[in-house]
Amino acid sequence: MNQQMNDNTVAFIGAGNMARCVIASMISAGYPASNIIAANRSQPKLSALHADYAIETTLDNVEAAKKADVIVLAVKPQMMQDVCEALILAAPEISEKLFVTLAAGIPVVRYQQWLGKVRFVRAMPNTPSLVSLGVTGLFPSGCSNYEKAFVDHVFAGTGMTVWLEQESQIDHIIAVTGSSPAYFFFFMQAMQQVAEELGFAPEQAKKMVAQTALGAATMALQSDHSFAELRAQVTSKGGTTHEAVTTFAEQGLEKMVSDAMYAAIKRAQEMAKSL
Ligand SMILES: NC(=O)C1=CN([C@@H]2O[C@H](COP(=O)(O)OP(=O)(O)OC[C@H]3O[C@@H](n4cnc5c(N)ncnc54)[C@H](OP(=O)(O)O)[C@@H]3O)[C@@H](O)[C@H]2O)C=CC1
Ligand SMILES: O=C(O)[C@@H]1CCC=N1
Repeated sequence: MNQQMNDNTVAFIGAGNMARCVIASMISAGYPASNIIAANRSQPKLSALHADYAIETTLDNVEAAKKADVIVLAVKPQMMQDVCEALILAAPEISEKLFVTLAAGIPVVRYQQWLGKVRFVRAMPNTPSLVSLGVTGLFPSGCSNYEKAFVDHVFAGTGMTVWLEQESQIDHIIAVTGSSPAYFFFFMQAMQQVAEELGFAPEQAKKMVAQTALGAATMALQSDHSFAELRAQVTSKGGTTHEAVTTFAEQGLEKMVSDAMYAAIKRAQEMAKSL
């Protein structure tokens, strides 16, 4: 790898939602577009990425992998074995490069069966990386300190990086940050529905709910108070919030959240056994 970090070429194999989010975050953090390549099995997403970020694109995974210093595997878990085996068959020399995978539910040991004993980082970003407000969990396997620093540099633009000491923690961070944007979107969707029932126009309802979520998250990040204390600040004795929050508690919000997060972890563990 090049000693100037931004001189390294990063190739994304698979150019879907998550690849776009990470590419967007790299570009907005100043990574040169000329050193990013995206490969995809079909053209439309490549054309959109080229139009939006002026990166190089190709329909040929092998071409992208050969040009790269770092190969980011960004296909769905179910496609991963075929993609890895096809790459290494066509270009065995790429096993010397650093690999990063975004996939949930595939342990390092499985990649080693498909690719050989490559140097590896498992990354678990989330979609708010698109606006540089994401969180990325990172687990290294066999890479140098410089390679870890490089991967940190690449994912720093997603918002926040968290290095994990054990691979099992990747499944945990999936539940906490990888999948969780969807929990918040679900909650906001439910709130928007009620706002519309109450007569607010859909666009206005969406904006009001999202602005409130942004305000609450920003307050939490800027404050030393716990979530419980911030909640107490809204909750006047005998007032409206108390009624709403009591309804959530009586209907089992905390258990529901806990069950959902453990279900995500269980699914990641099942995938690890089946893929
Ligand atoms: N979405 C998320 O929030 C997160 C996803 N991840 C992980 O990221 C990975 C990608 O997920 P996501 O981006 O959501 O999925 P997408 O379906 O949006 O993207 C997958 C992309 O891979 C392409 N693809 C499929 N097969 C091949 C192939 N053989 N060669 C080249 N490209 C191929 C697809 O092409 P086509 O356009 O033709 O379908 C598609 O563009 C997954 O492994 C997932 O676990 C990790 C964290 C969060
Ligand atoms: O749903 C999934 O499996 C992927 C991993 C985390 C977010 N999306």
